[in-house]
Amino acid sequence: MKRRKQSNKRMKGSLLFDQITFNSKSSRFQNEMSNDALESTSSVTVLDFDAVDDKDFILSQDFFCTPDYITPEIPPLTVTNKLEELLCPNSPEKKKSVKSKRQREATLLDLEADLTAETENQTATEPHINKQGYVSQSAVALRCRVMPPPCMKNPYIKDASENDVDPFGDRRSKCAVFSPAALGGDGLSRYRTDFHEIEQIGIGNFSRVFKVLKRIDGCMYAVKCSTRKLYQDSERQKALMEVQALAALGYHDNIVGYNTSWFENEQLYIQMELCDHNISINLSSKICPEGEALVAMHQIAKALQFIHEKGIVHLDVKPENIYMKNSVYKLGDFGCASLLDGSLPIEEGDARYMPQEILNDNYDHLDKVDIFSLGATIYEITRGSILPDSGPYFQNLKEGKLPLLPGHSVQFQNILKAMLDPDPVRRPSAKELVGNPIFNRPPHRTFKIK
Ligand SMILES: Nc1ncnc2c1ncn2[C@@H]1O[C@H](COP(=O)(O)OP(=O)(O)OP(=O)(O)O)[C@@H](O)[C@H]1O
Ligand SMILES: [Mg+2]
Repeated sequence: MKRRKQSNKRMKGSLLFDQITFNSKSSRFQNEMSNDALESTSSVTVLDFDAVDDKDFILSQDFFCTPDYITPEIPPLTVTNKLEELLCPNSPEKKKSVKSKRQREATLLDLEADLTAETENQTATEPHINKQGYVSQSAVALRCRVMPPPCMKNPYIKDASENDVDPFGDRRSKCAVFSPAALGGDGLSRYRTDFHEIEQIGIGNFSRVFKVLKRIDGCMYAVKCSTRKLYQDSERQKALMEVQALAALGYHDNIVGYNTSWFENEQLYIQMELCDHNISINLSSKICPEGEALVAMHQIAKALQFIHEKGIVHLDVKPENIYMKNSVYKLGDFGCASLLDGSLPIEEGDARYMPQEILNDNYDHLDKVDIFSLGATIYEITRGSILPDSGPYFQNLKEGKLPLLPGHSVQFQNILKAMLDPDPVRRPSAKELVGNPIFNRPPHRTFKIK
């Protein structure tokens, strides 16, 4: 068993090394990946993978180990750029040029020895600080391992009794997850350490979204980062609702996939599945034909059925929050998500796509709010012009007075009219929508938005 684990570790180490160093049939991203990997071999916490193929080694995450968990009472970390400088002051002296495999193994053993010594000599919560204020990285790693943050209660999971158990409850006061210093700032950036940023791919009112390459698995993801710094507990709690909703929902083909999230530098980062683009209309985009609009409507209705069955509502369905990936529509941006039973605070989304009842603070049929918003979204992309955010046309839409869509089937216009009915009770549920016979028509997908 132990042997197998070791060989797994070895395989992972050498696999990554092979990928990042020798793969010269390079695409742009592979090149970037290699460059990055080379950069990171000289950066503070990376262990040399080449050096570890025969021995047990300290996992790199012990050193990367979520610097955002570091508690405040230590002075700022001495961030160094060379592996040699990572060694504790008492470590055996090390030669400057670490080239041979044997020497590198020795270095790793030194690190292990330091860690062990510190484990024995220090209290679990007091990293070693010498006279110059130097805190050894291994001490920080040790601290990270013994001081995990408390477990968060997910308000979207109603009946999970284990959710109430906090295995770290008695240590909560010492490692409060919301303490500002626990949110990064000093120390290393998890974002920079784990990801290579390719480009910004989106911007919303609260966040910027980047296409990134994850260093350890070589895959592309989207990382959403809050634009504002979240200094208050309440702000962080609110921002967290988005990831809690995504995590509680789990996987669905038509919902953007959620990977992980963390606080860093008072900002929330969310790692997600990377999609191609959203479906908002812009000057260059053509009008979406009925066949494609029906595909979008059907797929997002399935996403809504899925979330409504879990007692969750989205409350911000609109073209900017529907993404496409390989011709599949995915609902994203759960920043306004709430509970169907109204037991969580309601923050309504973009007023252009909201029905009148929610603008009047009537929260009795929150699932039907999503249906109205989906109807307004499909109406907008089919009509090819952005819905107004005020004025008579805005008011007409809220009252269900829709200008006809020339050239579209009566069946399609009727379904839109039903979704945009001012009376929420008369709107179809997501389940009824999904089962509508209009979706049995043969698919007609000759068009791609953007
Ligand atoms: N997973 C993703 N893949 C590709 N693009 C994405 C992804 N997530 C977000 N985007 C892009 O980034 C934009 C902004 O993201 P998002 O809507 O989540 O931010 P926001 O600040 O919460 O927005 P809002 O202003 O709607 O509150 C989206 O409209 C979309 O174009
Ligand atoms: Mg958005």
